[in-house]
Amino acid sequence: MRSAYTVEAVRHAEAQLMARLPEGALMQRAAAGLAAACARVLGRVYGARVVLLVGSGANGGDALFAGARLARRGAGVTAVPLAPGRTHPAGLAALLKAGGAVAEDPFDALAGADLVVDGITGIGGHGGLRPDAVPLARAARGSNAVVVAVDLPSGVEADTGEVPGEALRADLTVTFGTHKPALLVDPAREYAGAVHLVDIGLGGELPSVPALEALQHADVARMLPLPAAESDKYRRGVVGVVAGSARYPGAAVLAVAGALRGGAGAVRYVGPGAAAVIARFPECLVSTGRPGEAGRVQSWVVGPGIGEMREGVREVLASDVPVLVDADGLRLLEASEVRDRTAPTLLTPHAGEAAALLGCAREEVEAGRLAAARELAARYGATVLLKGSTTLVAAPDGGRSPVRVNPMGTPWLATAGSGDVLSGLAGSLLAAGLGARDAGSAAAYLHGLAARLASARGVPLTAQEVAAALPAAWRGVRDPHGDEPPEPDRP
Ligand SMILES: NC(=O)C1=CN([C@@H]2O[C@H](COP(=O)(O)OP(=O)(O)OC[C@H]3O[C@@H](n4cnc5c(N)ncnc54)[C@H](O)[C@@H]3O)[C@@H](O)[C@H]2O)[C@@H](O)CC1
Ligand SMILES: [K+]
Repeated sequence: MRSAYTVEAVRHAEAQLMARLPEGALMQRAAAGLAAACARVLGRVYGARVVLLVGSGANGGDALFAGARLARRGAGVTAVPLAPGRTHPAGLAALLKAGGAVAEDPFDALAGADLVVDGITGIGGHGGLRPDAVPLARAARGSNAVVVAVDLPSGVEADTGEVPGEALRADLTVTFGTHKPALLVDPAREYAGAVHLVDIGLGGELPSVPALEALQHADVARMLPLPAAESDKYRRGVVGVVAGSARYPGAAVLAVAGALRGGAGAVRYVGPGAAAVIARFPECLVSTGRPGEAGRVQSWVVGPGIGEMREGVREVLASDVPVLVDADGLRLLEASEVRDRTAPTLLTPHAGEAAALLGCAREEVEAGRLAAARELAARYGATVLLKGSTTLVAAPDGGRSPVRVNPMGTPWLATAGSGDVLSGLAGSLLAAGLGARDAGSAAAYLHGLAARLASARGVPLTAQEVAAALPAAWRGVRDPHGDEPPEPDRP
C-alpha cells in the first residue's frame, strides 16, 4: 500500500523527528536524496549545467544544499533566487562555498541548462505560482533541461491536488518522507511527472491512518475472494444486475461480462436485455420481470443503460443487500433512498454525474476531485467511486478511513461501455463479501490492469476486451513477481 499524508501530519511528524536530531539533519537527508536523484537523471554530473529555482522557504533550502552537493562533484550550478533577501541563508552559503553562483541572467541560465531544480515552493506553497515565477517556470519547461521538482511541483496544493493557477511541470518529483495527496490526485498529479520517494526517517512519526492510500498488487490479491472447499455458488454470492434497455441492450451484456469475472458464484440478470445476455452468456440466470421478484441476491448492480427505469432503481435501493448504482441509476435515484439504507451503497459516478448529484459544474468536480468525492460520500451516506484519470473511492465515515486512489488507470479506458464492465465487476465483489470501499477500489484496480494488458503497446481497446482481460488481471495481481512499484530510497 502506498500512502499520502496531509501537510499537517507531515509537519507534526517532522517536528517530532527534528526534536531528536541535530539542527539541519533532516534537510541534509532530503538534500542528499535529491542530489542522488539528480545525479541519476544526469548520468554524468561533472560538467553538467544545473539551475536552481529557489523560493523563500525550506523547499529552496533543499534545492540549494542539493545544488552544493552537485557542485562539489563538478557540476556548474547557478541559483535563481525568487525572493532575494529571503533565500535560505545556510543553503545559499553552502552553494557558494561549493563553487556555485547566483545566476546573472536567469533566462540565459535556463536556456543552457541540462537540469532545472524546482525549489520554489513545497508543502508551504499556496495559491499557484506567483506572477514573477510564471515566466521562469515556462522557460524551464521550454528548455531542453530535465525538470526535477523538490517535494512537490511548485504551484500545486499539497493536500487537495488542486492547481489554482499556473504550476510548474516537472519530469520527476523527488518527495520526502511520504507522498502528499497532490502527488496521487489529478490535476496536480499530472504536473509531478514520475515520483521518487526519499525516506528521511519520518515513517515512525506519521499517524497510523493516512489521508489517501493507493493499492498495490499484493493489497488487491489479499482482498480478492477465494472459494473454499465447501463453497457452492450461493455461498460464493449471487450478484443481481439491473442494466440495459431496448435502447441500450449492450450495457446489459457488458455489465454481466464484468460481473461474471468478479468472483461471485452466480450472476442473475433482470431486465429487458435478458435475451441478449443469455445468447452471449448461457451461464447467467436471467429474468425479464422486476428485481423484487427475481430471487435472492447478495448484492445488486443497478443503472447502466437502464434509460428511465425508475421503479427498478427504487426497488433495488429498498433491498437490504449492498447496492452499486451507476450511470442512469444515479440520475434516477432520490437522495433519501440512499441515505435511508441500512446496507452499504456504492455510487460510481464520473465527473459529470458527480456534478449533477452535487448540483455544481463538472469543471468544479474535475478541479477538486478529492473534495467532490468526500462531499458526495458525506451527503449521500454512501461510498463513492469517482471515476476519472485518477479514480477515487471515498467512504462515508467523515475521513476516518483513507480515500483510496487508483494508480492503475490508462487513458485507453476512456471508451464506451468500460464503465458498465466496472459496475458489474465491483458488484460481483460486493456479492462475494467485500466491503464497499474494498470492492470499489479492487474493482478499479483490476479493471485498470485489465485495460493496460488489453492495450499493451498502444492498442485501442473495447469494453469487451477489458472484460476478457480480467482473468489475466486476477492472475497478475496474484503473481508474487508482479510489477510492484520500487521501494523508496534509503538516506
Ligand atoms: N520541515 C522540515 O523538517 C523539512 C522540510 N523540508 C522541505 O521544506 C519544505 C517546506 O518548507 P516551508 O515550510 O519553508 O515551505 P515552502 O518552502 O514550501 O514555502 C514557503 C515559503 O514560500 C512562500 N510562498 C507560499 N506560497 C507561495 C507561492 N505561491 N509562490 C511563492 N512563494 C510562496 C511563503 O511565503 C514561504 O516563505 C518541504 O516541502 C520540503 O521541501 C525538507 O527539507 C525536509 C525537512
Ligand atoms: K517545488
